Amino acid sequence: MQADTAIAASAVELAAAKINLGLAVTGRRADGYHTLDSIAVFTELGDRVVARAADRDSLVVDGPFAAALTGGDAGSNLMIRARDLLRAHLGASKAGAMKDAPPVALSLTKRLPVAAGIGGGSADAAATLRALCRLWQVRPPAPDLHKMACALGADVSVCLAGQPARMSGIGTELSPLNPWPALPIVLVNPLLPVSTSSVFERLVRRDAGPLPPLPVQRDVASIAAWLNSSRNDLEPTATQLVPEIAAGLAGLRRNAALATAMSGSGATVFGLFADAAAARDAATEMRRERPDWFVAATCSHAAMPKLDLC
Ligand SMILES: C[C@@](CO)(OP(=O)(O)O)[C@H](O)COP(=O)(O)OP(=O)(O)OC[C@H]1O[C@@H](n2ccc(N)nc2=O)[C@H](O)[C@@H]1O
Ligand SMILES: Nc1ncnc2c1ncn2[C@@H]1O[C@H](COP(=O)(O)OP(=O)(O)O)[C@@H](O)[C@H]1O
Repeated sequence: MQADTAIAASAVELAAAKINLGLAVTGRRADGYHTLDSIAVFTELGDRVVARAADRDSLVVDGPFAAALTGGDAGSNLMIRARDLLRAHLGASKAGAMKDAPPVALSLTKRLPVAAGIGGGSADAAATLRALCRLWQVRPPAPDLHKMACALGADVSVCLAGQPARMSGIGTELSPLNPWPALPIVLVNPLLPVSTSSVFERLVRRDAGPLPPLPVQRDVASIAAWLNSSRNDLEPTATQLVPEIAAGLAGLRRNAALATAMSGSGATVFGLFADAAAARDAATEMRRERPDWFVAATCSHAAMPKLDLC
């Protein structure tokens, strides 16, 4: 680990929404966690996390979905757990330790619906780790960061990487997908929260095969064709809990999506579109059809030329 003496004044990070393009549940471990085969990408849309040097620790939450986080109460926020874990790690580490990581004012602009299958809390925790490493000017070794991410949740390590990746194990083993194109996407959520654990608990089949092989050629059309042959093994169970998931998928297909699927444990569904204009048009129409839903046209990130997943 390296720690500089200078402390930055603030650090801003995007906590990008995660989309599971496909998700296979391949088994269940003795501890109850499920093994997965999943393809994850990240969008330009996300929560905003800011870390500022301050006299005392704090967390302020604002934005359209702030109230969904236990009425805006910051106490149980995953960002606090991420801050405390990093601070404890810095205090305990031998080389170049930062014994007392300084107080920090964290702020979260919650733009993503909560308990929505797009990794909002995991993305916020990962963004907090990234922001605090910049604010405190420390660079924990990648394996240590990976361990901290895994301790925060199964999805936090892929959110920390923030790159198109294949997830295996319980979702914490990552292989970069490179090359991978940017994808025009519309996200739709009926604003009904879904608890991840309740979907996993209710699964009937826990030993499905892996996802179909990815196309060799990676463009929007071939990924759409792959999506149409792929699946999310959590979808049938999530749809029993929230039948609106089926209506969201049908609405996207009616509005010219090349392919549709549910992300994570739901209830967010997404459509893949031929281009950004088609995605914007579909979002406009779906907002008109369902003004009470969350509907967002966005784009997923292409793979970076040189990937560094921890
Ligand atoms: C389903 C996925 C797919 O990416 O996404 P979301 O729907 O949460 O976005 C993730 O595996 C969610 O990861 P995350 O939300 O971090 O899960 P955790 O907090 O670690 O676990 C929540 C609960 O989900 C169940 N769980 C989670 C991951 C996994 N591989 N197997 C499981 O059985 C466990 O019951 C656990 O108690
Ligand atoms: N910063 C956060 N954003 C969202 N949810 C959070 C956060 N911190 C803690 N949580 C808790 O995590 C749970 C899962 O939320 P979220 O991560 O948005 O959903 P999902 O796991 O389906 O992607 C919520 O019920 C919420 O109470």
